[in-house]
Amino acid sequence: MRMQRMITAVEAHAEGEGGRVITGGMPVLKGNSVFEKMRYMQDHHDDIRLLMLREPRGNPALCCNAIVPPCDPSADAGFIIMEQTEYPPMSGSNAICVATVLLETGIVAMVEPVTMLRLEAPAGVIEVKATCKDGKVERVEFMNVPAFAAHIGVPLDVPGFGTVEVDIAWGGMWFVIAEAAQFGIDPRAKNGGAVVRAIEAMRDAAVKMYPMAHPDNPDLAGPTIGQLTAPATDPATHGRSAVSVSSGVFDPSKPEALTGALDRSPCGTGTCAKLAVLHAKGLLAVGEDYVNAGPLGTTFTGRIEGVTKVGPYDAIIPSLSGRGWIYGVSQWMLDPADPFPDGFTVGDIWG
Ligand SMILES: O=C(O)[C@H]1NCC[C@@H]1O
Repeated sequence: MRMQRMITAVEAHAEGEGGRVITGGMPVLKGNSVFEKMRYMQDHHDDIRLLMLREPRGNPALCCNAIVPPCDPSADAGFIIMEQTEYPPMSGSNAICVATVLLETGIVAMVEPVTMLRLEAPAGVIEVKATCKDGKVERVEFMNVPAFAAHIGVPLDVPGFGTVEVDIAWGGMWFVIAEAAQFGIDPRAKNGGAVVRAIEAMRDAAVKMYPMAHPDNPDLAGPTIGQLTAPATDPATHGRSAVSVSSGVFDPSKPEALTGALDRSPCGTGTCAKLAVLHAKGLLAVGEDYVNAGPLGTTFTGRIEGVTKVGPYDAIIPSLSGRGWIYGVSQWMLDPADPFPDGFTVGDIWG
């Protein structure tokens, strides 16, 4: 048996969102930072992202990560995040999956009751605090990259839905955010199809009307992801949200096609972008917790730890915490004769 690729992955999820973590079988990625390694992978090894995320090995709602040697000497490990249509520079659910896998498999030594570690994401080094007990990571908290709102309450014409008011904010990815009530949708798991269609239409309109580039790295363009928010229904939380992660190319002439999948978690970068919007609106102060419930009712807790500036924008320094679980270890293979070296998508679930 000859294998063109043999990849070992630990299967994990953070508050419901799948974040497969590749621990073996990656080619050497060249670069002087994890951001450069990510770009190298994008240019030379994008087949691995497609192989892992598409059928028959993946599904539209899956994310994947590759553990890579860090370049920053202060970091314990590096990781590259892979999603269906992009390589995000940062991701909350994926950072939680990666930290959980690194510690629970012994790649980084676990210290109980608290392990402090530094992970180099493409967006930069993040400080992670993992609360651990009896060999299990019980909670992962990390300081995210600064988040900021670039547009607050601006009008956006969304074909099929009319003009809605949106916010555009960076939380590690570029988000377009709107109140779900404007679309007449309750952002819960059972309404997933309707939520995804509304968000993908909104995101497509937003990227045309409000194209964004990060002031520190114009390569980080967007909005690439969208979020609908709603008031809390559980008194232990402060709000609800649902995020669609794109899995295809939205075609305005076929708005019924599903070209995204709901983030099963409350979305870490989305929660941080929402914190930045709330702070800009004077609704959330430094030091306040914000418990955000996702479509399954699981929560991430965000907090504004401080304020800073990013280019011309007033920004917040957010922390985020949530829980991750390992649910399997897999050995993925690619036979050189397999007709689908990049996996495949089928319109029934991929749009
Ligand atoms: O938690 C997050 O930030 C993410 N979850 C999947 C999409 C985003 O990367």
